[in-house]
Amino acid sequence: MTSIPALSALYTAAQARALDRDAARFGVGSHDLMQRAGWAAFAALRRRWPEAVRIGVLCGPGNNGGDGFVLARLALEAGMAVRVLAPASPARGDAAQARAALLEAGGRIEPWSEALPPADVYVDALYGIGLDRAPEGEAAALIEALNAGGAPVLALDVPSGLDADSGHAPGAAVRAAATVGFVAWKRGLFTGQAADHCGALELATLDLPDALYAAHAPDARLLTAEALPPRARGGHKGDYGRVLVIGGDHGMGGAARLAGEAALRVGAGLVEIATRAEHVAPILAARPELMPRAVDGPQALQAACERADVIALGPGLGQGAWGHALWLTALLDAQRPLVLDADALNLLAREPRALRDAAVLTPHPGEAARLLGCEVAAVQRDRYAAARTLAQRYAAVVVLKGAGTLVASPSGDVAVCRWGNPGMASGGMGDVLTGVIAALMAQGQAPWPAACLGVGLHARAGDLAAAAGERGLLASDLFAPLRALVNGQPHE
Ligand SMILES: NC(=O)C1=CN([C@@H]2O[C@H](COP(=O)(O)OP(=O)(O)OC[C@H]3O[C@@H](n4cnc5c(N)ncnc54)[C@H](O)[C@@H]3O)[C@@H](O)[C@H]2O)[C@H](O)CC1
Ligand SMILES: [K+]
Repeated sequence: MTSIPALSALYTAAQARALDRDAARFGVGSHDLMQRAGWAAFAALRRRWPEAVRIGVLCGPGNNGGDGFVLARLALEAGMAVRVLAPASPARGDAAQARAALLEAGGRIEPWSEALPPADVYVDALYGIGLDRAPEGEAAALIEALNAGGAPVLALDVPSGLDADSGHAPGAAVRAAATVGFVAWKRGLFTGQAADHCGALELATLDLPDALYAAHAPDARLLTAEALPPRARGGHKGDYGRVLVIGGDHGMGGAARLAGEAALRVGAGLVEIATRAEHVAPILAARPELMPRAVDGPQALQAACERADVIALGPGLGQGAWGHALWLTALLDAQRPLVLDADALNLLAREPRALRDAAVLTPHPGEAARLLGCEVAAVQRDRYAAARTLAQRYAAVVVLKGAGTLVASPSGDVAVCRWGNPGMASGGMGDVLTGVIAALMAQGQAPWPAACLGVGLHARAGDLAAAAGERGLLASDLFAPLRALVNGQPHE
């Protein structure tokens, strides 16, 4: 049984190839790997669709196709009705051997040009980590037919058409019911468009030893579900830090309040909100445990900054004169650890400044694009690169939000969040995350662990809250599950 480290390690396609090659050092050559991959995929098919009798296997020109040939032969030998479509060009090496073995076992291979055969389950063995451009021609047509076909698709290693490194789909891409990864997780399976294409993910480590994984540092790691340790009995609110939220320009007091309440729900000792005078009464009425302060400019803000352990800068801040003045004060004079979100990031994009203090930036793809001076599409084409570039440029921890949120450190570490759902793409969710991360920093966590734990808590809370349906999920629905999760409690 492979240990947890291998199951949470994420590799690039190039690193996966190196793992593949290095398996030979442990007596497992590429031919064996392909046989084991085919076996594992066939076992997954039988487990997921025990009633299936007819399968349609779509093989590509490379080793992904080779895995498909092995699966097809095993299905044939198990008495299933098997149709195989493969390109006319003869496969090479291990895939050629797998193709020959299928034919020797009585299998038939039909050209891609054939219409999709009727099947209970399809197997996508067109492209894996070797995809280097958008599928075209007959391959693209087969992918579209699979997606329109109605029957479930089991994708081998990577849904064909999805880039294994970025999770971007440059063109047509299979929407699989399930994906069986081989040897190690490819990092593109957990971010970007991957969630629309992978279906249920499972990893087949092909009985490779931990020593092989230990010899290959991964590019990134999946976040694991964590909580804060129980509190010391003698603790008091001074031990749990003071968060100052700066934001809530005219009409945007709700954003500041959401960040503030999230900070309380995750355990900050005290939460002040520096905001416009008009928001003080409504915030107190809604959540009397918060301490809203009317702040009209830098002087009034100074005292609040000095009382704070951590500053959450940006929820509803706006980019007008008021917001800009407070933003400058927090950046230049406060000398406090910072969480920058929303308009604090937009102001930074407009007026780039070095961040002197420990900081966490929490951009969504649009804010990241403004900070990088590129198009949003460029950010989404390579989210790992975008997050790493921003973290290095600002010497800060960066949380690049969106499907498969990434946390990047200035030293290049990346943690990937596999929780969360489309219901969280609603107003205020980002404000809540800002408050969560600030509260964890106020309780003594450095930016990197605070951002990793905060992103995981926030996304898991979003999944628990979405149990009643993703539509209509409100940011404030996360407060109760957040409180349960940060304490390590189950949330019914
Ligand atoms: N350690 C592992 O991950 C294992 C990998 N195996 C399987 O091998 C594939 C990777 O095989 P490879 O031959 O390198 O590439 P693909 O089969 O993914 O692609 C084939 C070939 O297709 C060409 N190509 C790429 N994109 C396009 C395109 N859009 N249109 C046309 N042609 C394209 C390109 O030349 C590729 O080389 C891996 O995913 C696993 O399934 C082992 O069998 C098990 C261990
Ligand atoms: K595939």
